[in-house]
Amino acid sequence: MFSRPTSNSMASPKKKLQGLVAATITPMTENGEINFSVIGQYVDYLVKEQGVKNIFVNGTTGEGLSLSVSERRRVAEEWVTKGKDKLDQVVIHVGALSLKESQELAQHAAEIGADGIAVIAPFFLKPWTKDVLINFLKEVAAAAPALPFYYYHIPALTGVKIRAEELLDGIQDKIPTFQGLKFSDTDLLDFGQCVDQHRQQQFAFLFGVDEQLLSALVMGATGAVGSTYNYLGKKTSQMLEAFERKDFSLALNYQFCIQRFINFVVKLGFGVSQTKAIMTLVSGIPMGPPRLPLQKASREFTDSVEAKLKSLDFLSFTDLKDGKLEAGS
Ligand SMILES: CC(=O)N[C@@H]([C@@H](O)[C@H](O)[C@H](O)CO)[C@@H](O)CC(=O)C(=O)O
Repeated sequence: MFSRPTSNSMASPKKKLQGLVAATITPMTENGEINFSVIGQYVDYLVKEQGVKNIFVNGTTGEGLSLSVSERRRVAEEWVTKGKDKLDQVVIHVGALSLKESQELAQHAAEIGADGIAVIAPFFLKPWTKDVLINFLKEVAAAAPALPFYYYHIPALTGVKIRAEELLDGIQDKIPTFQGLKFSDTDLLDFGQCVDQHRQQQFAFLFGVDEQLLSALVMGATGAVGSTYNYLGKKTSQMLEAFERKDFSLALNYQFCIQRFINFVVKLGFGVSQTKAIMTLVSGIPMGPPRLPLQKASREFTDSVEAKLKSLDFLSFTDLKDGKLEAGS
């Protein structure tokens, strides 16, 4: 079952997590059970069709907090097993309301040979100060002392508004395995200051608002974790490449094209359920419905997106001519 050897050594920075990281969907059957049978095919799709070799499992997109602990363990195992020799890094989100559950999942991630763990702030009984949040994160990180640890900042969903900049101040003294930040928020002042104040430390700064990634690259993002990289991975990579080449005008054109699609779905009502529907349409792999309390994407949504995808020749950027942005597509 477990595919990679475990290690008892302290976390070593090894390969830095960078570039695109797909926040994986948890495929489900029509009756709400996890559909493990398509995960192997999903890995191949990400690698071959989207060029994405890093994944973030059991996060928001993966409905991690809607799964039981035993399901989360099995999902993590399946991704690690199926990703062996194909994926570069598999990071498991192990955040939970219960510290014990989070520690169990962290330890399990280490046992199965995952490449890192990430944790959100607990969001029912909440930590109200930086020190309390750090103490919680530290206890989880200590359960997997050989794994790189990432803090997953998503204040709009957790309701924990402690600024990331504040949290990062002195974090490695408390959490020696701290390796980076997954920043799913639009506050670029906070994000920029995280980068600015930790330039020497080689942290990974992973941005999580896909439609604004270019702005975060300017601010110093070293990578990105997001739902759209499941089906827009290749296109977003083109934006990253243009940015690397300092062709900012082309990079902006790519970002605008990506925004047009995201804006289209946002106007229809966009979230995890709709991500499942889009991914099913684009990849042909059945992602199934979400689990309650989420509702399946409507037929109207799926039909509109299908028509849009056809008109775009699925985001082939045919509307991007000679590096110029054409309006209205
Ligand atoms: C709130 C939310 O789901 N944000 C997404 C984005 O990728 C988002 O879907 C995208 O920017 C479109 O708005 C990611 O940050 C979530 C994520 O990385 C995860 O699933 O853990």
